[in-house]
Amino acid sequence: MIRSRAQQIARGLCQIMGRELLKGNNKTIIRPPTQTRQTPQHPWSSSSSVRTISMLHWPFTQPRDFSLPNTSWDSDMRQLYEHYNSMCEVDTEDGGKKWGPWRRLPSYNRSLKYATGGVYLSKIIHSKARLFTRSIKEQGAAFEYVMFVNKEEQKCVCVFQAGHLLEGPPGMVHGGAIATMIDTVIGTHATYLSGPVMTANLNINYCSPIPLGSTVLLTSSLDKEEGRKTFLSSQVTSTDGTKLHTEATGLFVSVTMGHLVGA
Ligand SMILES: CCCCCCCCCC(=O)SCCNC(=O)CCNC(=O)[C@H](O)C(C)(C)COP(=O)(O)OP(=O)(O)OC[C@H]1O[C@@H](n2cnc3c(N)ncnc32)[C@H](O)[C@@H]1OP(=O)(O)O
Repeated sequence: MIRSRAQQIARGLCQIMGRELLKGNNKTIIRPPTQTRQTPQHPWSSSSSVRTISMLHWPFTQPRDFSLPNTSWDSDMRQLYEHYNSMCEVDTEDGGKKWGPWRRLPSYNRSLKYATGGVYLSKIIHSKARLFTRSIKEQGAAFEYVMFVNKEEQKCVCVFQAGHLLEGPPGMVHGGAIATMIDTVIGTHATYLSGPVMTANLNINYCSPIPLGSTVLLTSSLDKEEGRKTFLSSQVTSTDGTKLHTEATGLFVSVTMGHLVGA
């Protein structure tokens, strides 16, 4: 069967995300596969089959999961990571393990490159492209963050430590860097909820500056879904939740895979 480039790319992207492609009436819907394994698995978890399979195709490079702790993380960042990570897997009465309410989302500088079929796709779609927030190699210099989602509560949280390269006003985090993180968190959350989306609208109120080097908590909540539109809101607070730094709302519109990759 001969497939168009857009179809090839769409199919490859779906494999990469470990999801099956279902055709809706007028849009492409992506759903997570049914979980059949005994041990906890998730399409986006770092230990998922997606990564295991990808290693067979790409044996020479271990993709770095940027959402895992590193030595640059301060104690707040580590504590919050441990807090949410401990709710990803919980003990059962018979001494086993089962999924908890939260999932950690792994994060690569180019997921495309490491996934099944992704080596080819990553060459034909801007081979030098890297995810903006994961393009600086020095640990702790810019965007250090980890995201967790709670499917039942339709919530997402992100623990974010802003490095010295993100300066705006002296000693404070740049507003564009804050906007980037909000777009990333609610964009990822919207993708998790609705499949491929693009940001159509983002409104931000900057309430109090974020000190450079500090760790903050970003939250994302689903407000409503209307057809192709997913509305979310977000808050950036101190790690103890007492100080509001930023609040935002965003509209994400569902798009086809072809629209997403410009095919
Ligand atoms: C795992 C992945 C991790 C990703 C994390 C990073 C996330 C980063 C996300 C991004 O930054 S995406 C990049 C920035 N966004 C863009 O470049 C989007 C550019 N705009 C477009 O491509 C199109 O305008 C868009 C896809 C958003 C919509 O075009 P469409 O032709 O598909 O839809 P259409 O214009 O028919 O609008 C669909 C609905 O949305 C509404 N709409 C569209 N744009 C709007 C807008 N700006 N404000 C309010 N409503 C809007 C529109 O009125 C309509 O409402 P109704 O269905 O009720 O009629």
